Order: sequence, then C-alpha cells, then structure tokens
Amino acid sequence: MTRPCERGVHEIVSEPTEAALDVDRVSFGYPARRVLDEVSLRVRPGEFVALVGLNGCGKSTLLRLVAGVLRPASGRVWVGGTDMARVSRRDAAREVALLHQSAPAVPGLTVRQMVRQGRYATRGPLGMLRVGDDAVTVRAMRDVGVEQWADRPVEALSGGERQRVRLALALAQDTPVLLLDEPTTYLDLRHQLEVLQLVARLRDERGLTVLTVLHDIGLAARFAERLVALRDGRVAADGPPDRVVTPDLLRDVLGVEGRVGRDPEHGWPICFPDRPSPVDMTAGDRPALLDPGATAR
Ligand SMILES: Nc1ncnc2c1ncn2[C@@H]1O[C@H](COP(=O)(O)OP(=O)(O)OP(=O)(O)O)[C@@H](O)[C@H]1O
Repeated sequence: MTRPCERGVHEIVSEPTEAALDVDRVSFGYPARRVLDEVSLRVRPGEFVALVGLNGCGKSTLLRLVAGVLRPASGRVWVGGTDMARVSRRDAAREVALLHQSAPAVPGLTVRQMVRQGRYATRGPLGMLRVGDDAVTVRAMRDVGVEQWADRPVEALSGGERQRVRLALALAQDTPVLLLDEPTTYLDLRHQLEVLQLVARLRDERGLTVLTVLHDIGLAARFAERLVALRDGRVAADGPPDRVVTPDLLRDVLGVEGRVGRDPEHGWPICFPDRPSPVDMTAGDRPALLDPGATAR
C-alpha cells in the first residue's frame, strides 16, 4: 500500500513478523473507576497511529500502560518483544518515549538540561552521561527547533515553546517507539503542522513507530495512516482515516452531529461538526459500538 501525501510515501511491503507494540486484552481501572476493558491494539514497526476519543475515555491511560508507567490489571503490553509490566522504568524508557500531556517546569532548569534528561535511560549506574549523549541531546533540540533557547530557563518559555521542548525531551530518549499525548496542545496552527510534519518525517527517516493522542480529527486524519477510536473503555473503531472518519464516528464516539467531506486536493477526510449529538455521552445507555470491522490489522 502506498500513500503519497502529507504522511510521505510510505510503502508497507509485507506484514512484519513482530509488532512494534502489542496491547493484548488489557483491562485497567483506577480505584474509583474502570477505564479500559480488554483493549487490544497491535501497531506495526513504522506505523503512525492516532488515538481519538472523548475526554476521559482512557487515551492517556492507554499510553501510560504502553509506556510501562502503569501496570494492567489483566492482559499484557509488549513493546518490541518486551513485557512492559516486567521491566524497570529505566529499561522501559529504552523502548518507548512518552510525551506527557503536561508537566510543570522545574524552576531554574534550562532547555538543554531538560532535554538532556531524555538520556536518563542510557546512563550508567552513577547517572553519568556517556559519549554521544550530548550529540543526541543537540540533535533532538535541533529537530524540534528549540536549540536557540538551549540556555534559557524552561519556565521563561511560552506554553507552545515548552511543548516543543517536551517533544525534544522525548526525542532525546532515542527510542524506536514514540508515544505522544496531545503533542499539539498549546501550539498555534503553524506549529501544530510543523510538529506533526516533523513526527511524520522522523517516522519516514528513522522508522519510528508513533502512537499519538490527537483531539483534532482533521489533523489525525491527515497525518496518521490509521485511527483508533476509544469509547466506553473499548476500541470502537480501528482503520484507515477514510474508513473510520464517518458521521457515525462523530456521533457515537465523539458526541457531535456532523458531516464528513474530503479535501479536494488530497482526499483527506474533513469534519464539519454541527452540534452536540443528543446521545448522552456520560451514561452507560449508549448506542451499540461502531463495528471495528475496518481494522487495519
Ligand atoms: N490518577 C488517576 N486516578 C484516578 N482516576 C484517574 C486518574 N487518571 C485518570 N483518571 C480517570 O480515568 C479516566 C480516563 O482518564 P484519561 O486521562 O486516560 O482520559 P483521556 O481519554 O486521556 O482524557 P483527555 O482527553 O481529557 O485527556 C478519567 O475518568 C479520569 O478522571
């Protein structure tokens, strides 16, 4: 399959024998609430997948489970053949980098110092940086275009500037899998496009596997080759954007009535939301889940 578009020309020649990440019937809940119910998701090496769904449906929780920050109540998460519930945080950080939704800036910490923290996973027992760590740090800052602020305190940057520094921190881990929790938060339109173009380029050039939460369905459809929609703690739809982005998805998963058109030049799905749907998205009494028959797996 070849898709010449914003995502670059990315040819999938054959199914790899091993998934880059494999979420196998994972359930998870916090003390007050069950959040994920037997969620399964396999992502191929080099795939760019966007996770969509209403606020509170469990997207960040799923990313934290994949990153090994949380442990499933049942089921397994494998990243590159590693069972993420059985490795140390340091070993997990060699497999996946997680860009958190938000994190407070440590007072006085400069951009360079913050990005350098991404090298934590490769440090020796005494926490010493190794040969090459500075080069990786500088490359990550350069990739995201924050090297001109290297010696500025992070707390003196704007929200959007800090978001880019956080992305550089994740890139500095230099992992094969990148998990991004709303990477476009705080960014103006230009920087939203730049950041997603950068991620797509890194996927193309370095073969990174990307699983990202995106609230903007238009951007998700434009940059990701596959959308996974969560609802009620389950995968409600899974497949290529042009099959997943439908008025049913808008209504039943995202809670809005609307229409779906196509970008006249590129064919990307474009959503035209009209109004909140009459479906009560906070109650258990909802229509049947969308058929996830469009699955790309
Ligand atoms: N540490 C926690 N303790 C208890 N409940 C939590 C915790 N973190 C999240 N939750 C709850 O779990 C549910 C899923 O949260 P999660 O952050 O995964 O949702 P989300 O889909 O990422 O939402 P959003 O789009 O708003 O970021 C929510 O109801 C949330 O209130």
